[in-house]
Amino acid sequence: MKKLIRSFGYAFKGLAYATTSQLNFRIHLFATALALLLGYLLHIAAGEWQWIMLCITIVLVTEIFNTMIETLVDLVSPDYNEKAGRVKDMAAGAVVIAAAFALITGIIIFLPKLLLLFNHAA
Ligand SMILES: Nc1ncnc2c1ncn2[C@@H]1O[C@H](COP(=O)(O)OP(=O)(O)OP(=O)(O)O)[C@@H](O)[C@H]1O
Repeated sequence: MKKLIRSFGYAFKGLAYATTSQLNFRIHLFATALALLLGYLLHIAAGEWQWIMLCITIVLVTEIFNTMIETLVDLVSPDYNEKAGRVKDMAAGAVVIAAAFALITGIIIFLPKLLLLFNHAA
């Protein structure tokens, strides 16, 4: 049991490092809070919550993998190396794909509800 608690401690230490060291991770956390707030205020359906939770998970996990890869590349290749640069570029590309998926999903779910709300208010 003690070992399990210690493992969670290390995991939270990793998450805290990602949050404090990476501006992009903090931006994704802000987007997460915004999506959760919008979902709550617009009363989205259970199926829509599942898509939002999937987007949040994919984006945050991809960003953490990107940070991991950057850290590892800096460790094994502190000097300029074309392959090291390519690895970092691909890791960043993965984040862009995840973020685009999340943005499109957010537009599909939230935009019609927001338009309806504004039309009613007008
Ligand atoms: N060792 C290296 N060799 C060659 N190119 C590199 C190397 N390190 C970084 N680069 C290039 O510079 C880009 C930015 O690298 P960097 O490590 O600064 O990433 P970053 O996304 O700016 O990181 P951070 O989020 O920590 O600011 C990489 O995507 C890569 O193209």
